[in-house]
Amino acid sequence: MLSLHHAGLIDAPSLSPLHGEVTPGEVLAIVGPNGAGKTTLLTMLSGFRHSQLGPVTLDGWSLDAWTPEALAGRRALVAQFEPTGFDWPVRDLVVLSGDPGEAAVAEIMGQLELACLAERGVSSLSGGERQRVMVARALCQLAAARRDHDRDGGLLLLDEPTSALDLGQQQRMMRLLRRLAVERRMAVVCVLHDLNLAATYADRVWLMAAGKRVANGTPRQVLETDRLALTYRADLMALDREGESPWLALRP
Ligand SMILES: Nc1ncnc2c1ncn2[C@@H]1O[C@H](COP(=O)(O)OP(=O)(O)OP(=O)(O)O)[C@@H](O)[C@H]1O
Repeated sequence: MLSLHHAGLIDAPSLSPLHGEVTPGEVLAIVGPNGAGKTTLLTMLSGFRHSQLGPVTLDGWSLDAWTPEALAGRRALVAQFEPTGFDWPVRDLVVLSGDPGEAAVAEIMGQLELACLAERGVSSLSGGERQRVMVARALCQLAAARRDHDRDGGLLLLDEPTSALDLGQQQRMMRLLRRLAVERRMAVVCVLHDLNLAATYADRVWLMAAGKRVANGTPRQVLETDRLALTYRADLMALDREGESPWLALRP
């Protein structure tokens, strides 16, 4: 379990204190306008940036108390822009942060439809293919630790993992993340710009604006059309769905 105890940042970029939890088995979507602080928050949740206010704890321990090796076995981050540094073959890059063994690597590459790209240099890939490689790498990192310690769970943090994906790939990616949350008891935290994806696949949503969390709840509670129109300064049309948050579209 990931817990925030009035965690936040006072330096630029600042983040107002946040309190809350992300539990194993759930998908949390972080949404909000450009510059709202979503990436900054995700970086703090990953431990790459230290909270300057209260602690962020993972499995009861402050992130600052984890060794880098232990933390790498328990949480993985897929950043928005991941420089690869070198033109790695896809198969080599996905096991760079942890190798869970041939069968598990094949399963993960299959889930992300990368098997036929295994020998290709990563610089030759399309944007969407590269994005799937980076998710595969994070999954291999967690799967390697799972194999070594024989336990499920873990924290998977993803910054806009569908931004370069076509419609079908977006659906398969979000379904995979949901399945990992439920079947592997992972806590999945996902920054998303597509509010309809958040409405469809997230259990809970945090809406960020100007470094503050301005709403926290189920998609239906948070993704209210008027609130979103105001927060995003967007002219929105909503298609109501019984018992669900509405589908959103931009007015021409
Ligand atoms: N090192 C820094 N120094 C000062 N300001 C920063 C720094 N890094 C980020 N910021 C600012 O902090 C704010 C939050 O940035 P962040 O990347 O978290 O936003 P975001 O919600 O992820 O935005 P986007 O949707 O555009 O990716 C932005 O206004 C950004 O310009």
